[in-house]
Amino acid sequence: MAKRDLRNSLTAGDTLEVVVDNVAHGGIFVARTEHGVVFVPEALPGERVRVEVSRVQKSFAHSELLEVLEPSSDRVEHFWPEARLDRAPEHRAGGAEFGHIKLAKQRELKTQVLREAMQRFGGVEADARVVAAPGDNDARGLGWRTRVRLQVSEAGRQGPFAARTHNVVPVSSLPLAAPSIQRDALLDERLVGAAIVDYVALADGSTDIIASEAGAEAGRSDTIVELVGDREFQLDRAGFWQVHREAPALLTDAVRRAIDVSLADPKAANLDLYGGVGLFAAALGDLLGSTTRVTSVEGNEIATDHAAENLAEWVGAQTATASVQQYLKSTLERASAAERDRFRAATVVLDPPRAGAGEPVIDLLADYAPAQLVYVACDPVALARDTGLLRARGYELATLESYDLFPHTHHLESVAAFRRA
Ligand SMILES: C[S@@+](CC[C@H](N)C(=O)[O-])C[C@H]1O[C@@H](n2cnc3c(N)ncnc32)[C@H](O)[C@@H]1O
Repeated sequence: MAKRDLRNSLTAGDTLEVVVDNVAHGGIFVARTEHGVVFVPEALPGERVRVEVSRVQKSFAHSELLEVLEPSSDRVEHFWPEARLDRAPEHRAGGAEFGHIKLAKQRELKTQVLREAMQRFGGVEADARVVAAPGDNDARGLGWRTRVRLQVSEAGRQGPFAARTHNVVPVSSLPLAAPSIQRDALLDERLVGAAIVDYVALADGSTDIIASEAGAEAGRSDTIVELVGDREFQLDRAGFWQVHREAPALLTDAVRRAIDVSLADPKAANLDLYGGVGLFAAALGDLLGSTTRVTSVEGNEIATDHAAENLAEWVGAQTATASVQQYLKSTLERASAAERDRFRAATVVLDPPRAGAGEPVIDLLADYAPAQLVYVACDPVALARDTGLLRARGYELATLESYDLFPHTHHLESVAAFRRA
């Protein structure tokens, strides 16, 4: 039977009463209606809600939530007053799209999204469960963000965008932010002329405040130091660092656990891809000893400069400023037979951005043919797609752990281990 075209029966601006069926990837929910699939934000499965259609395409429509008519027992009042439903959708603060859901239910929904993605795109039945980071349950999922980026309105007021808009919503509190940011943020000040302001919770308990104009290039700036256990990592104050206060230590442990030490060889051509300032190269080095050979590959030159310092204690550690794809391609092209043996014995950690590694990089990795890969992923669908590609190239998923490192949002972080089948 031909599928119905939603454009024949729905128009932007229509209001509908719908029953929400399920969660989808991206922090949105699905209602199957007489017209077809309607995506609904800020809802929960089982709820009857009133929505306004915002965009109609052939096979689905998007909507904004106006009113909850029959709430789920997992619904709570949003912890952030500026994100509550008593405001019009375009004036609700974005960035905490699961804040209306009990914390335990948020993790259940994330687990479901992860498992469904792994089954659909990765072809594997994963039994991983998204678990809380230490301290988050006691803190009700608040106070974890060590980095907060706010937009600045023309009038100089600060806040996040409302979801799906470029409308700045001024806020009077930042409940997800680390306590030092909550204490130091200049939310009452007018920052006229700035386009964004970044708040960074520093390890010494102070807050770095970086206001930038529109289109400003993030050049080299001051160096800051982060601590993971008693190890120091230096980085640029505006550079990438894992956002949840527990994430660097938790992911370091998870990466170490994911590595099968019986397959790891300190003398192999080990890699830390998308390496940032060398967090996971250090995890590998800690596990395999002071002579570990590992190359941290990162596209940002400022980060690789810091990585070189951070990895100085390992005589076999190197850094390369390059795109991962380019690095793998050129390394494979000029490899001798002996080097190819060191590739095959390697342990490769990769931590790509949200879009995942993607087919060209997975193909090159399969040619590199390391003994094992540890994939740190912030997007379950990208991980699942790359899982499918790796399985097609002879790797099997050995372990999968998943963490709720972004409470009150739909995001989650996973650490997957793949071994050559
Ligand atoms: C999710 S971060 C991980 C950084 C590091 N592993 C950590 O945990 O601190 C991804 C990193 O990949 C870098 N990156 C993004 N695309 C890249 C590419 N195509 N080639 C090399 N590096 C890339 C970014 O600059 C960023 O530092």
